[in-house]
Amino acid sequence: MLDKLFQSFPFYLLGAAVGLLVLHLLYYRFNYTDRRREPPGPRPLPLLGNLLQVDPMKLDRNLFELSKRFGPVFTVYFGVKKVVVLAGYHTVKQALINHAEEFGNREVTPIFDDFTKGNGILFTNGDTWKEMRRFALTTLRDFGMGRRLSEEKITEEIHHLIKEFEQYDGKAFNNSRVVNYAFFNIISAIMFEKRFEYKDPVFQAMVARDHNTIQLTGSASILSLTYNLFPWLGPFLKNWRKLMKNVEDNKAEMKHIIKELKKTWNPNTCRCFVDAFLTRQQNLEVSPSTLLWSVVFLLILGLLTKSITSQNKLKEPPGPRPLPLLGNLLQIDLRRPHKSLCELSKKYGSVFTVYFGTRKVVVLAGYKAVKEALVSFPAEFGDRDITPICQDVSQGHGILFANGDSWKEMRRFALSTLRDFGMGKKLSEDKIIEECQHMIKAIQELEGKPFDTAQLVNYAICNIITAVVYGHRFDYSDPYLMDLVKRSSDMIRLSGSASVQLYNTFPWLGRWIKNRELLLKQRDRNVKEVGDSIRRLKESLSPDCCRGLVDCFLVCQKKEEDLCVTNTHYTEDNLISVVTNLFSAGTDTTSSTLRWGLLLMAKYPHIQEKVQEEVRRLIGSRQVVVADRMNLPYTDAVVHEIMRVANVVHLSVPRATSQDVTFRGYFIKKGTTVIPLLTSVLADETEWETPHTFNPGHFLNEHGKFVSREAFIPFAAGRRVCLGEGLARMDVFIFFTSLLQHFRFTPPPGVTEDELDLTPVVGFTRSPSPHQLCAVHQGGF
Ligand code: HEM
Repeated sequence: MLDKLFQSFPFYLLGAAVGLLVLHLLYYRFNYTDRRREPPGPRPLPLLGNLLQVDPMKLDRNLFELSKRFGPVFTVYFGVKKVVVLAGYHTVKQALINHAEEFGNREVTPIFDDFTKGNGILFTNGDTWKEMRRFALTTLRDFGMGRRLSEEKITEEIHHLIKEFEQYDGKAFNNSRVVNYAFFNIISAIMFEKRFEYKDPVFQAMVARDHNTIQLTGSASILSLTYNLFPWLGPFLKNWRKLMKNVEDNKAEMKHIIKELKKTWNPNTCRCFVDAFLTRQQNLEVSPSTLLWSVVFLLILGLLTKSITSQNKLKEPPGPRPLPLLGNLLQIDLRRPHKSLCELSKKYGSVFTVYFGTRKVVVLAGYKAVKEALVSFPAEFGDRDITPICQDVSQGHGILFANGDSWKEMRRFALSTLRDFGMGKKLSEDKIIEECQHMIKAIQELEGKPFDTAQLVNYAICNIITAVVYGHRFDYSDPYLMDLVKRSSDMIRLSGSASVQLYNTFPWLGRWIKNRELLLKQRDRNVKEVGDSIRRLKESLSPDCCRGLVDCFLVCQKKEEDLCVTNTHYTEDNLISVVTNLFSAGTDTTSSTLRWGLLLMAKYPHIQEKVQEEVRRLIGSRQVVVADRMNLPYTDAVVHEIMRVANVVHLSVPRATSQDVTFRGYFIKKGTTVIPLLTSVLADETEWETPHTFNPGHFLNEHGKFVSREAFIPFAAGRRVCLGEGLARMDVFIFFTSLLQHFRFTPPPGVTEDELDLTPVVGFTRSPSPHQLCAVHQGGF
């Protein structure tokens, strides 16, 4: 009975296992005593080695931790396999460079030996490796790396990739598959002079197999543990079987491609890597399997590089190559930046990067990209970019150049107060009408003589804001108004000047930039003047009867004081900044738009006549009101077209990303300056029939009815959209229509319509060049 037991198979197996274990422990005992002369390391367990301390799935992190304990050269055991780890720059460099020969061989684990069978470059040693590496290097230099040829191939592939991305129309998608295709294609172009269509099922299967091979090779069961430690287990491991099948299937596909290339191969004209190899083979008789393995591994390497680089460095928007320090300043005309940026967008697409000196700026161009960013990513693109000059002037207070909670509170306050005192209310309509009448009277007094439109229009528009903010208007001859208008337009002009842009790029130039000094002087004057006005209003404040925005602010301030609110945003600094913001953001923009309107009417008298005919027919001589807009389709279309062509805030007011964001496949880091290029939207060739012509037809249908257009966004969009949009639209409509009801605008004597110059003065805003017009009285119809 016992004999039988002893002779049975399980008994032998048990005996063999015990024997192996004893041998193993003995091995470790000897080995461990030996280890004193070897690099230190954690104590290994029998059979398992240090696998309990080193998780194969977190290898790099665990080894890094161990290096802190055992120093830059240490030993670990992956099961029974002893591995020496080199850590830190100096040690790695010393080993790889000073001992290049000693550390120069590749470790060929069983799994990689299965793949390559001693062929190729990546997992070979000795003469084969040396020869193949030399060959691949020289051939890649000819067909690939560092040459224009490869740059062209990469650029071509990028175009295909962009097209693929565009199909998703901004919707979320997993980009890994198509990005894999692109990388595979770039290597394929170098290897076979062939790119595959992304939809080709054979290609898709090949890339999927390669990708899967990389994943399986890294899987714990294959790479670190079972198979590499106990290779005889291979056929029993599912991952190993799958891996071998992947490799064999892809090998078959490559063989097929190489066979096809061979048919048209001509040793005198090398088209690609494979051709070069075949030529070399003819001369030297290199084995075909070496070729196959070189190709297979270069393709795998391509994908591997992609997966590493895409993890660490997401793709940023393309753009012209920047120069050190200067960035792309040589490609951007600082006096016409919107034009240069539009030109660049033709080459680099709808999302691109430019460097203003060392300052990186992402530009969004075209209606679709701008709208998508501002509306679909409101939070991500919702911060204001605070340039050095804006910081100098606003110091984070107010609305225009502020962010965070203070901005939120001030914007909310201003919006609700403007609603009460300004936009869309009868109250503001009455104020605009009253101001319009003052202006008409002032123009009448000129008796048709030429005059510069700037001054009068500025005074009238500024008075609308003083009425909203302070609760009263000023006479056009009042020095307070004159000074206020001058300061506001000076500040806009100076902040958009080329030298201040230069200061924004190189803030250390500060003291030497004269325009910056002038701007800061104006800021100080503003703080004093606005501060004095606020004090005067405070003295006569009656909380039950607010005269304007300042009164409302003072009431809120008092309420917060009474409630002992700490960290209140209702501070004097914020009040002064809000008031200054409304003057500077509201005066120059609206009056430039109106001045463009009058200039365009003088230049295109047939359009002016059509407006006047419509007003005469439908309104007669009574006062125009906002509600008339619905009944004056042609006039409304002309007003919209004026705003489109005027394009007064041509670069919008630059934004900044509030967090890291991936937009249209590009990674944009938190805090990056973003320019939503409004010029490119208002003249988007894919949106407007005649983008560069003054054509009211853009806003009319075939029946002459007004149609709104989606790409009409002169006030931008999203959560920072112009706060005064409603007020500005009312201003422009009532002033424009009322002025045309009373006057015909013509060029001054001696100047023809053709000679009227439409070249803009470009700063922060885009206004007409100084000019004169005559206003010939029509008698109010
Ligand atoms: C035709 C006239 C106007 C045009 C074309 C215009 C255009 C713009 C644009 C493009 C922006 C940037 C929006 C963004 O970042 O998305 C802006 C912001 C602003 N606008 Fe206007 N604007 C005009 C009139 C006004 C008026 C009349 C006021 C005030 C009464 C005003 C007050 C502001 C303010 C306070 C901001 C900053 C909003 C913020 O940062 O939250 N604007 N404007």
